[in-house]
Amino acid sequence: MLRIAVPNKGSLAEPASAMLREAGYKQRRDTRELVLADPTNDVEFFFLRPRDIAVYVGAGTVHAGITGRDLLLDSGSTAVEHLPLGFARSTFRFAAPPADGLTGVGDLGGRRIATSYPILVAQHLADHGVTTPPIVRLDGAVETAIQLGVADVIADVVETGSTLRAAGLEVFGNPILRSEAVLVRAGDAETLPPGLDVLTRRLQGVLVAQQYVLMDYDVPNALVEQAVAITPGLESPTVSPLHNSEWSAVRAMVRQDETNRVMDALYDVGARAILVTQIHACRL
Ligand SMILES: Nc1ncnc2c1ncn2[C@@H]1O[C@H](COP(=O)(O)OP(=O)(O)OP(=O)(O)O)[C@@H](O)[C@H]1O
Ligand SMILES: O=P(O)(O)OC[C@H]1O[C@H](OP(=O)(O)OP(=O)(O)O)[C@H](O)[C@@H]1O
Ligand SMILES: [Mg+2]
Repeated sequence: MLRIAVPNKGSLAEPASAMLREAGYKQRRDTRELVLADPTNDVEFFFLRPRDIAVYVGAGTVHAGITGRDLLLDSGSTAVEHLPLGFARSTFRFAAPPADGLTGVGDLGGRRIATSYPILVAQHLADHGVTTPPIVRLDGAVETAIQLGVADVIADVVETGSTLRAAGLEVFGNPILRSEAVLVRAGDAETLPPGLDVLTRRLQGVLVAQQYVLMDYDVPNALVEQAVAITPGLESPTVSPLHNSEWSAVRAMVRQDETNRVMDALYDVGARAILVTQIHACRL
């Protein structure tokens, strides 16, 4: 039975469970449930703190888990990223009061840095050959550390930037990391755990269903090649004859965020009756 770790709290918990539910797995109804068996799918879910998930997976206690790329890298675990999941996207960045005029990691020598991700930050500083006083490890609300005098600089998760703005801080330098939720698995396993391939395909199916739409259109036979070049699909688009033998019907998957650009391009080429449908589920 495949053992899967799922975040029990924080910003990863709800979208991770929603994605697993979408992939056809049973998910808990009561947030106090810590273990949930799904015998139909031959899996067992363990609801754990997001920060601990890579530790359990690295130790081999559970076969796979959902966590943040930033948390994985900060865990020091040997677990590895198996599949990016496209939610909880954020950047991990340095920030300081704008008046300090800091421009990049090279300016950080000798400065006190506060963060909830000390391993990630220490690795980044080492990669750039920068030496600082010991990193100040905080649990959260890191943005306040400068005002309260325990640090000169912070390194933290930034999504919209509104928390930083409210604290009067500004990011500087390049992002340390671009993070998102990821499925992790043990890095040192000789063979992949049985059942991980099914979980992976199901999650990929959810991602594709979220990211793609189905596009149908009619096009004169003479223009099929031009139209198909605009909608190459994942493998190859379906082209079927229409009752009017001078026209064909085409069906292809198109990236959701390109829907309108593609419809405009198809119309310009001469396609008509262009229809877009949501995909509910998919197995590539
Ligand atoms: N505002 C945000 N936008 C996107 N991702 C975020 C945001 N805040 C945290 N994350 C991501 O969530 C993961 C951290 O989850 P964790 O549960 O430890 O903290 P949290 O979501 O901030 O919850 P809490 O602070 O309530 O404990 C990381 O992968 C981080 O990148
Ligand atoms: O760029 P933003 O959109 O403002 O989001 C980033 C903030 O969100 C998270 O904080 P959270 O609310 O989880 O509080 P925490 O610092 O206590 O973890 C993160 O730690 C940042 O502080
Ligand atoms: Mg937080």
